[in-house]
Amino acid sequence: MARGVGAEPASLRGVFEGQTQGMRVNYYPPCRQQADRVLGLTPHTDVCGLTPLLLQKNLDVQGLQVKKDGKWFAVKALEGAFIVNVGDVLEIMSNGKFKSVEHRAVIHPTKERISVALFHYPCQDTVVGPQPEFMKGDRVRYRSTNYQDFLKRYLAAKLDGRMHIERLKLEQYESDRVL
Ligand SMILES: O=C(O)CCC(=O)C(=O)O
Ligand SMILES: [Fe+2]
Repeated sequence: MARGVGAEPASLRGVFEGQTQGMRVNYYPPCRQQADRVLGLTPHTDVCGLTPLLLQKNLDVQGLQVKKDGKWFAVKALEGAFIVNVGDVLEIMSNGKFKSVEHRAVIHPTKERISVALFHYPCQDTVVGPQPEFMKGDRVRYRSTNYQDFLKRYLAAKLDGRMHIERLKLEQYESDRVL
């Protein structure tokens, strides 16, 4: 991924190689009466670097949705394939070259669904901030925080779309985007 945007892969390897991985198994029971009025998982971004998502069984049950240009899109799970989400840490480290995707899960009226998410976390004492390798002439677009504080803040806030990462953007970036 680093190479794809003209950065040295070692810049990411140094932060993620051999580090903690977390696994979450999500079980979404069917909701027979009001499936279209409830969510399985509130809109959020993942705090980590990358999240491969493995949808174990019942591939036919659609659940994951991602937000793009203000609209929700269903993600079709393919047999034998992972869905890979970029998380907040990677968005910040890449100075916004990769985007942490806002996603949610919806519920099926008659079928259950199980998903398995594997989170790749950075080194515990890392400083979460734009890496020089990804900037090269670009301005700094995010504030830097130490990972422990970054994590504490994420866990203390309720899941709220891209709110966590938007708060770390520097004003300059906001005005750029308006222009
Ligand atoms: O069930 C899904 O497809 C999404 C799971 C997810 O976003 C998560 O566990 O963070
Ligand atoms: Fe997630």
